[in-house]
Amino acid sequence: MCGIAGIFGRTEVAARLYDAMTILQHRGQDAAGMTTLDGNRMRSARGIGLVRDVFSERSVAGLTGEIGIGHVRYPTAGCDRPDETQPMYVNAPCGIALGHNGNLINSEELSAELFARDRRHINTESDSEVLLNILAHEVAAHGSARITPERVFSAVDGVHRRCRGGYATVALIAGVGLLGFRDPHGIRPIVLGQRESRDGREYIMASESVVLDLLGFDLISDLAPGESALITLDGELHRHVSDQARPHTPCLFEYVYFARPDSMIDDLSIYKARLRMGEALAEKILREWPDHDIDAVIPVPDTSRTACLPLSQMLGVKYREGLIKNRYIGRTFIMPGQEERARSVRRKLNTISLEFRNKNVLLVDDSIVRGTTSRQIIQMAREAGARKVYLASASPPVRYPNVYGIDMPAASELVAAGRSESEIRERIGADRLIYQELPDLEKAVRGKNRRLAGFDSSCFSGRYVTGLADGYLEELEARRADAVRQERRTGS
Ligand SMILES: O=P(O)(O)OC[C@H]1O[C@H](OP(=O)(O)OP(=O)(O)O)[C@H](O)[C@@H]1O
Ligand SMILES: NC(=O)CC[C@H](N)C(=O)O
Ligand SMILES: [Mg+2]
Repeated sequence: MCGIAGIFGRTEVAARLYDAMTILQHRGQDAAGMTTLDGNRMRSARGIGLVRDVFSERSVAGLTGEIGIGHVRYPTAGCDRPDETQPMYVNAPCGIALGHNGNLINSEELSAELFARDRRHINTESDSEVLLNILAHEVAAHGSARITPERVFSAVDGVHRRCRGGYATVALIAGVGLLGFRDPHGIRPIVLGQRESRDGREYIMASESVVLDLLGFDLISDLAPGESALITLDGELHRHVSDQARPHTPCLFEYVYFARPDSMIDDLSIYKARLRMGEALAEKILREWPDHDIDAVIPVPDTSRTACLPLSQMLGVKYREGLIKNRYIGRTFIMPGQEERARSVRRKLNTISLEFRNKNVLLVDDSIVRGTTSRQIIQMAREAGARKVYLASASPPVRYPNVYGIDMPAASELVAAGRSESEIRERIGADRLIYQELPDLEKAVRGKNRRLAGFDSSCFSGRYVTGLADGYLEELEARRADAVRQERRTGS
């Protein structure tokens, strides 16, 4: 997952974009970048690492201009090389810089098409470079005179016609303004906000609403599926919904794991969704295991904490902080290689043994993906003296790859793929394993919302809202499985 933000300001924006990127750091830890527009000049700084490592005070000061975009990256295509960091830039038909969250599922075909038909050269394996070039080609193709908002919107409609997958993007167009757009299914999130300043109205677009809260902007709305918003250089906001828009199905995994609990996505509070996930899971435990012998309920920090508290209350069992997290180690799931992920869990989490000694504990996590975390914490719980170690997951078994911007490309790496719950339990070493049911999860996330058509829950259900070309998943696995990437890195 990546994080994106764009600000149309009335004063310099680089420092605020830096803050926005830091607020979105949980969405991508591999690389960060910013591009600003100062008159007709685009200024850019990008690099590998966390926001605080990539930028210095000096480099931020060099990003002059009152309009800009920023990106934090967690790759789902290509690799972690500096030339694949974002925002990316093209100079024809005018300067365009773009930051992308998501993943295209037809980027190979598009790349070939761009070369053969549109005479555009793609230099990396990044699908975001493909997306940017399709946008640039469509802007060029829709008239030759001045680039009006109508022309930009026709170009984005062209993007929706050609690109398939999940995408939320922010872009700077030289001489035009700040553009944001969302894929036709609304899979990836993006919100639009505004604030009144002494010098006039300012606008922001960002992956999550928490950025608006912290930078002092008011939420206008999420972008709808297939919607674009353009703030032209004269400060006017223009909005347009493409005729390519489809029923709205946002990514369910955002609510389970990715987004911060203090964000709202598509009018749904992530925090409340997670509280309800905990309640639903407690109901299932009470239904299927009324005579349970759990002595303590322990969250796996950080993300599962919100769901864990109501779960313990409903079970009537003590909530205990038995696992302590080192706050200086990032999220392990979004680390690039399996070796690093496995090493990090142990460095990141430690037990408070008195919470485990001679007790039957229920560990609660938001999700079990590769099983890296669960295997290790169950072992740690045993070493700390637990009598029985049970595990509950606030989401169902992750059995299928994600192809819309979350880097789980290979079914073979998912601990639940092709396995029954008892086989998974055995594999991770738990005494009992309880998973949330998918309909319960969807109900918990949706709350009272009747507007959403549903969710992209493909990693749980294997149903992909865009449809997939035959052989796509096999080809993706062959290209992006951990072992394949590791081989490429070491050149062996
Ligand atoms: O089965 P796995 O492959 O281990 O993946 C699932 C785990 O990864 C995530 O935690 P992460 O450490 O990334 O972040 P968190 O601190 O926000 O929970 C998630 O919350 C689970 O704990
Ligand atoms: N996680 C994401 O949103 C990734 C964006 C893009 N596909 C990249 O690999 O850079
Ligand atoms: Mg976790």
